[in-house]
Amino acid sequence: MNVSVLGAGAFGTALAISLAQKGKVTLWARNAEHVADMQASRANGLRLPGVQFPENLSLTSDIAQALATDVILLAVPMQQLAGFLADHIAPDSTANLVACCKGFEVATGRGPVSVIRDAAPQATAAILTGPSFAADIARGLPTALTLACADEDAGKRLQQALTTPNLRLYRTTDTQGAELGGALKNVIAIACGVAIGAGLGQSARAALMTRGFSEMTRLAQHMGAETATLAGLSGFGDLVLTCTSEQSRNYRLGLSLGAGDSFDPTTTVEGAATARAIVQMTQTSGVDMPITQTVARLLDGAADVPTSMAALLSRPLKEE
Ligand SMILES: NC(=O)C1=CN([C@@H]2O[C@H](COP(=O)(O)OP(=O)(O)OC[C@H]3O[C@@H](n4cnc5c(N)ncnc54)[C@H](OP(=O)(O)O)[C@@H]3O)[C@@H](O)[C@H]2O)C=CC1
Ligand SMILES: O=C(CO)COP(=O)(O)O
Repeated sequence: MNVSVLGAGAFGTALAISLAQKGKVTLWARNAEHVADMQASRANGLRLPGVQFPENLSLTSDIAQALATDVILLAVPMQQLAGFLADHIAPDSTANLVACCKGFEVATGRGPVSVIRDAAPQATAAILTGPSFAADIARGLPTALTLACADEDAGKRLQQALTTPNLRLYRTTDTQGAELGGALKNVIAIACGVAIGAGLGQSARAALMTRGFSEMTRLAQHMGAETATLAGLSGFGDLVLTCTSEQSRNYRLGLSLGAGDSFDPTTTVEGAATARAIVQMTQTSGVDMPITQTVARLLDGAADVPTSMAALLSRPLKEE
């Protein structure tokens, strides 16, 4: 199967580099000048500096060319996905569309697979998610990911097509669980960054990770996802990575919030919008999401760090 990657950000570029170990890959970017620069330098100096492109990787800003492949990876940020699909994917498309973004839409509360299904109901919709820093993948370092696709046979084909020498893919049909894990772990990572940035220590971070995982699982259960998916690479695996590494932009945003430092607002930080989306989604459901709510309030400037942490610690005592 030949593959294209739409979106030449850090992650799309890293995936294209990894996939090019197996065959020809097309990386599409919207900006023709960016494409020309990447063609000339054989690198993505803007989004993923320091990694040279392999021969099998070709670049284009021609969307028709990029869409003429067996598998299409969608590597644009979550809040841009619906607009991107409306602009470029025909509503009657039967393509294999694999979301590579993590989050929930603020406007609608939909995850990436739901957004794809709504935009192209006859397409095969899947999501690729799990612990994977773009810089690691691009350097050929190994990791394992979850490929979720409701159609089991299509999922098997995609698993084969997207497994590479450094990306080991596991498969599930639980797309909702995979969407939730990848989205929610970013919110918990912001909270963990806040704790470390504010000097609350590593014990506090471990407590937030654990109670955050409990929160993630609770929402997944409520929404009908499989809790086993949350315990896998797309949930627990990515939670561990993102909450413990300064490579994570979500964690770094939290560090800045906790320390009272500024943060570059142009950075892609999916957990910020997702925290707001989840707060809206759970407003009427009664699902208890105290860490997510705290993060949303902090981001909106509705509470400061000491008050937020004190509020979390003084909640009514309960069974674990
Ligand atoms: N970076 C990482 O380590 C990982 C990222 N992800 C996920 O991948 C997704 C993308 O993140 P990442 O690649 O890091 O983000 P970046 O900030 O590196 O890049 C975002 C890219 O999306 C492009 N883009 C934005 N809107 C549009 C649009 N409407 N049409 C076309 N292209 C668009 C931007 O294009 P332009 O350059 O022209 O602005 C840019 O190239 C996120 O959901 C993230 O959670 C998942 C795992 C790891
Ligand atoms: O999702 C990621 C790692 O799996 C990347 O995390 P950040 O978006 O926080 O950098």
